[in-house]
Amino acid sequence: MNAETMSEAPLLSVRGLTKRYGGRIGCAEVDLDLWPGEVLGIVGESGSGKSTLLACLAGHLEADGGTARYDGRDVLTLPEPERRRLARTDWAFVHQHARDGLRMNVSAGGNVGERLMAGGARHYGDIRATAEDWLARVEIDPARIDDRPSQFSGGMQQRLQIARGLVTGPRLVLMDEPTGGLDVSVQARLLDLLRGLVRRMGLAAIVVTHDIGVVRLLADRLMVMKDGRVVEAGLTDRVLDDPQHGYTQLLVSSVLPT
Ligand SMILES: Nc1ncnc2c1ncn2[C@@H]1O[C@H](COP(=O)(O)OP(=O)(O)OP(=O)(O)O)[C@@H](O)[C@H]1O
Repeated sequence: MNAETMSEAPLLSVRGLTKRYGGRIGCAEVDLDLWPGEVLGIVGESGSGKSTLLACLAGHLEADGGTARYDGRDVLTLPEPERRRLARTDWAFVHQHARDGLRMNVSAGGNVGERLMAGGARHYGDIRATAEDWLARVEIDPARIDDRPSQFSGGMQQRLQIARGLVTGPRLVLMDEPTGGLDVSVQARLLDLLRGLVRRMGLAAIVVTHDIGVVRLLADRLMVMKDGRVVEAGLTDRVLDDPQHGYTQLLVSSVLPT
């Protein structure tokens, strides 16, 4: 990120975000700022509150308190139609399990094309051409445009989910364990692809993961969570190479269960 980018206002500004499950804390008093074109990694062991935080931002869960300002509006209190419009146009969500982000009984081309149609595209030829282009961009043979995701491998399904999310040119992508559950070699390829797309498209992204390797490759900045709270934050290299908090030190040395 250069000095010019830093001087812009944050794209997303979160203050005091809190979510409880009955008496249990999901996440508490989380503050974060995300600048345009920046990738923020959120790491922590299982149960640290990463997914809860992301789900509140995405509107999948209702937060109990706090604000999340995007384009001058608090997305935590957006009326449902506006929230849906945002999710269709400006934001994308990449689920850990591709089947949660895809329509499994619709063709690959349909999965990508229906996002375009939801954004107002109407011309069949253009939609199909764009879908083919996006399949190629995520390294799926465009000849498979009429196949269903259920005929794809796990890695291909995840790449299709990414194409579906990015085809509308969002400004912000929320990713929950995007490489989770995939073989190591498949993960590496997916990470390379994601890194290339994020950089080329200048996307801002929040990546939740328990995998330090993922954030080392993708994230400009890191936030470390424990028991629902942020315990350390900073530039990725600084946090990983010179962790200040004892918990981060354990996490980086992979002593903690993930
Ligand atoms: N639906 C739920 N009902 C009750 N408690 C929940 C629920 N979902 C999460 N929690 C609790 O909230 C806390 C944070 O969980 P969360 O899933 O956000 O953590 P996480 O870091 O994303 O972990 P994981 O990587 O395992 O998903 C944990 O104590 C968890 O037990």
